[in-house]
Amino acid sequence: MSNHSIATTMKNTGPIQENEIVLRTSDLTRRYGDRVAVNQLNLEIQRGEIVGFLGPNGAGKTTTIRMILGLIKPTAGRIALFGRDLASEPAHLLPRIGALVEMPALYLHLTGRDNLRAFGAVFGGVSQQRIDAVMARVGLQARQKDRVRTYSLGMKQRLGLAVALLNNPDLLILDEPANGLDPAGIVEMRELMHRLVNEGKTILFSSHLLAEVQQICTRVAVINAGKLVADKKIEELTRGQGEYVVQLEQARAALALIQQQSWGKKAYLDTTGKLITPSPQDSGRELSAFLFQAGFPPESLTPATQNLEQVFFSLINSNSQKGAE
Ligand SMILES: Nc1ncnc2c1ncn2[C@@H]1O[C@H](COP(=O)(O)OP(=O)(O)OP(=O)(O)O)[C@@H](O)[C@H]1O
Repeated sequence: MSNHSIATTMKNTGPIQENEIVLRTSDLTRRYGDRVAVNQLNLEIQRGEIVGFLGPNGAGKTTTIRMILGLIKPTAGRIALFGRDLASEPAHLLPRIGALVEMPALYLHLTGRDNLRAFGAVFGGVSQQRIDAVMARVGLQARQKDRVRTYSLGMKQRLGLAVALLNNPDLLILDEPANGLDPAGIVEMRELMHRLVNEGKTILFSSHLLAEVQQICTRVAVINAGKLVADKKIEELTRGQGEYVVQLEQARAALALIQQQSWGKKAYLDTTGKLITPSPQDSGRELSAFLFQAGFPPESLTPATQNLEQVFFSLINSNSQKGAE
C-alpha cells in the first residue's frame, strides 16, 4: 500500500436495511498521468459481508480504497455508498465509514484513552461510555492509561481500529489490518472482525496474507493492474476441479488400475501418498463403487479443494499473460 496513513471514523447518520448494497463501484477509474491505477472497476458489497480485497503490489487496492474514503477523486466512474452517490452527498455518507489505512496516525505522547478522547472531540458527539465500550471491544482497557509510545505494533493497530469504531460506522475499510501483528495478534484481529460482522457491520479489507483471508472472508475480490480479475465466494474460488482425494491401502495399485480407465488418465499420488483422481461421471459415489468393486475399499474420499494461494497465483499469472498477448 502507499505510505498514506489515516485512522478515521465519522458520525453514524442512519439505519441500514437488510440485504442492502453497502458499497457499489461502477466503472471506477483513476489515472495518474498515463498510468491507469484503477481501470473500470465494478465491485458490489452487501451488508454483513467480509470481503477480502486482494492483488499484487501496485494492483490498485490503495487507490480504490482512497477513492471510497473520499480522499482522492475518481477520473471516471461512480461510487455509491448505502445506495447513494458519494460524489453528490459526501458529507452525509462518509460519516458512515470507519477506516484503518496503514499505520494509524496516533498521538504517541498521549495515552490510548486520550487518543480516543482527542479523535472523539474532532468527530463530535463521542461519549465517555462509547470510549469505554470501544476500548473493551479491542481489548485495550488494561493499557488505556499508558502512553501509546509504549504500545506494541499490534496494540497500536488495535487502537487504530478503536478510533475507526468510535462513531459506530456501518462499513469498515481496513487496509492490511494484520500488518505487523504476531500470530496471536492475527488471531485476535480475526476474532474481532468476526464479532463486528456478527453485530451487523460490513468489512472490506485488503491483505497479502492469503491463508488468513481464506479463513476470514465470505468473498474475495482480486484485482491486477487496476482490473477486477475475480469476484467470488471463497468456496467457489477454492472448489476443486472435479477431483477427489482418496486415502486407501495399496494406493499405487489402485492408481495403476485407475490410469487404465478412460476417465482416470490424470490420476496421481500426492507427496503424502494420497490418491488424487477424477471420477467416473464426476461422481464421488461412482468412484467409491468402482474402488470397492476393484478390491480397493477407500478409507476416506473427499472432493479436492485448492488453497487460495494457488488460486490467486494462477489468476494473476493467467491475467498477466492475457495482458501481454
Ligand atoms: N500518487 C500517485 N502518483 C502516481 N502514481 C501513483 C500514485 N499512487 C499510486 N500510483 C500508482 O498506481 C498504481 C496502483 O497503486 P496502489 O498503491 O493503489 O496499489 P496497491 O494495490 O495498493 O499496491 P500495494 O499492495 O503495493 O500496496 C501503481 O502503479 C502506483 O505506482
